[in-house]
Amino acid sequence: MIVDRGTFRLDMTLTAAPGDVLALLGPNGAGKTTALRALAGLTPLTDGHLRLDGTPLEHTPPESRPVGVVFQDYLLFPHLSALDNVAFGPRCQGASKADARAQAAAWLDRMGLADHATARPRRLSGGQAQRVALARALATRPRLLLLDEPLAALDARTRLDVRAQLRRHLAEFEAVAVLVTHDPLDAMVLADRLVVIEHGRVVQEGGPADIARHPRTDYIARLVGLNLYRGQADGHTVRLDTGPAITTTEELSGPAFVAFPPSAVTLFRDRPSGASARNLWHCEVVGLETHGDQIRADLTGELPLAADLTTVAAAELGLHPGAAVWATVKATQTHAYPA
Ligand SMILES: Nc1ncnc2c1ncn2[C@@H]1O[C@H](COP(=O)(O)OP(=O)(O)OP(=O)(O)O)[C@@H](O)[C@H]1O
Repeated sequence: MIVDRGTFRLDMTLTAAPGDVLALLGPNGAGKTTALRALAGLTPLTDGHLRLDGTPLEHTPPESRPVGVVFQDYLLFPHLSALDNVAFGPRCQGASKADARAQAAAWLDRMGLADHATARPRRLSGGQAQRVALARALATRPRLLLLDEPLAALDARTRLDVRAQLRRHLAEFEAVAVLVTHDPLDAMVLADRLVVIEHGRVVQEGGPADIARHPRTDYIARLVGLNLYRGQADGHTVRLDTGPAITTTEELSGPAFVAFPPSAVTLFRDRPSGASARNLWHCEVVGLETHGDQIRADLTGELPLAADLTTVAAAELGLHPGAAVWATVKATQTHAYPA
C-alpha cells in the first residue's frame, strides 16, 4: 500500500496469515500510525490494495470493515457502562439487545472484569479500561485486530499484568492482529513477527529472535537488541523450556519470561576461573555484525544469545565464526516477569 500524508509517503507491503500477530516497530514519524489508519480505513490509500480473507477492503468504509481497533487511550464511550461499551459492537452488527449484553458479559468475564460490568469508564483503572477496550474490539469478532500502543498509557506494574493478559488473548485470537509499539519488549513478547519501518519503508521483518541476532540497521540493533526466553520460574531461577536455567534477581513462580540486553553479556575465550557456574554458558560464535562502534555476536550452544562488545574487545578475544566462547550475564542484569 502507498499512503501520502503531506510530504510523507508510506510505501509498504504487509502480509499475514490467520493467527499471526505482527508488531510494527519504528522510530517517531516512521509511519506506524499511518499504516494502522490505512488498514482501519481512517486514512485513504494513495495507491495499492488491501485484501482481507481474499476480499478487497480499500473501498469499504471504516465502519463496515471487519476490523477492531484498540487505542492507547482506550476511547471508551464515557456515558456507557463497561458492559454497554462492549455490547455496542454486537448490537451494531444486528444482535438483539439481550444477546449483545450476554455476549458482552461473557467477554468481560473472560477479561476478569465481571465485577465491573456496570462501572462507567471514569471509575475504571487504566488497566481495567484497556481490558474493556480489548473486549469491545474482540466482541465484534474482527478478522483484523489493530492495536495502537495499547500498553503505553499504563504504569509499569499494570503494564506487566495487561501485557500478560493481552498475550493470552492474542495467542487465542484466530484472525490477524497488528500491533504498533515503541517498546521492543512488548513487540517481542506479544508478536510472532516484527516489521520494522523507517522513513515509511520496511527495513526488516522476521521473528523476534532472528531480528535481535541479525539487525540490519543501527536503529534496529539498538532497539530490538534483547535476549528473550520463556520458561518456568521457581524462586530466583527460570528453567527454560529449551535449554538451561537462568538465575534472576526477581523471585517468581510459574510460567515466566527472562530478558537481558546483548550489552549485559560478557564473553571469555577460556572458562573464567573462580566464576560461579550461574549464568555461565559454553557457546559458539555463529556470526558477527558491526553496528557503529559495537559488534553484535550471534552465539549458539547451551544458550542461543546475542552479545554486544566493542570492536577492540572483539579483536582482543579473536572472535570469528566458529570460535568457542564462554558467555556470562549477571543476575542483576536480567529481568524476569510472568508470562
Ligand atoms: N494529518 C497529517 N498530515 C500530514 N502529515 C502527517 C499527518 N499525520 C502524520 N503526518 C506525517 O506522517 C509521518 C508519519 O507519521 P506517523 O504518525 O504515521 O508515524 P509513527 O511511526 O506512528 O510515529 P510515532 O511513533 O511518533 O507515533 C510523519 O512525518 C508525520 O509528520
